[in-house]
Amino acid sequence: MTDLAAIPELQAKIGPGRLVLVVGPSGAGKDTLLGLAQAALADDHDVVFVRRVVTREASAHENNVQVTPDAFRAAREDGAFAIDWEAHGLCYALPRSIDDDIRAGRNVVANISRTVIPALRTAYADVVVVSITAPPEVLAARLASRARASDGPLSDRLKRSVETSGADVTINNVSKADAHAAELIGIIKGR
Ligand SMILES: Nc1ncnc2c1ncn2[C@@H]1O[C@H](COP(=O)(O)OP(=O)(O)OP(=O)(O)O)[C@@H](O)[C@H]1O
Ligand SMILES: O=P(O)(O)OC[C@H]1O[C@H](OP(=O)(O)O)[C@H](O)[C@@H]1O
Repeated sequence: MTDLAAIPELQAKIGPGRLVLVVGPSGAGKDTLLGLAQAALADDHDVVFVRRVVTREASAHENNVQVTPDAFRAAREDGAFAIDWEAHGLCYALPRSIDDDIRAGRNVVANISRTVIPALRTAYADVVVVSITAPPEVLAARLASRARASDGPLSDRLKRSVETSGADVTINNVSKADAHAAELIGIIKGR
């Protein structure tokens, strides 16, 4: 007999906290707006900015949990991740602990791959997808000036194209970053 409880669509979705997913092409400004929002909301204990697990060295650009590919694989097998994905030759994950925050009613904010939006919408009760965008020539200029050593060939990053299925809000990040971060804060706080 089919075990209905094992079918994801029939399992209770994780809530009641909101999961805010920040997505968009490389160079659009996801980390920049997230960093500004996190600083502005540092004293707000109802909002959690996720520290991602990534097989990339930690740097001034990113406060990730740095792991080796072997450690990533082992953690994945142990069920330590809420979701994981691969991109740019790297492995990324959100830790399982986000589920506790969401069950406690906190708003959880994470920078994710556009490829895992459908899976997260299936698993969580209140998902808001925020697409950060900028024109291609702006992306190219920003990636060149960011000059992150681990980025690899910028042409590969610029060529990567993923359908952003059903973003709830779009931020066209072409003006001052502070103003766009304020937009993001409003979305996170549900204003
Ligand atoms: N509104 C803005 N105005 C000018 N420069 C910006 C703005 N937003 C971001 N930048 C700059 O663009 C570059 C890319 O930004 P950021 O690293 O935040 O992008 P990202 O979307 O997180 O990219 P990736 O997916 O590759 O990590 C950075 O050097 C950042 O300082
Ligand atoms: O193109 P898609 O699949 O949406 O995103 C792929 C990955 O690229 C970015 O990572 P990075 O921090 O620039 O390495 C995103 O954060 C995501 O992890």
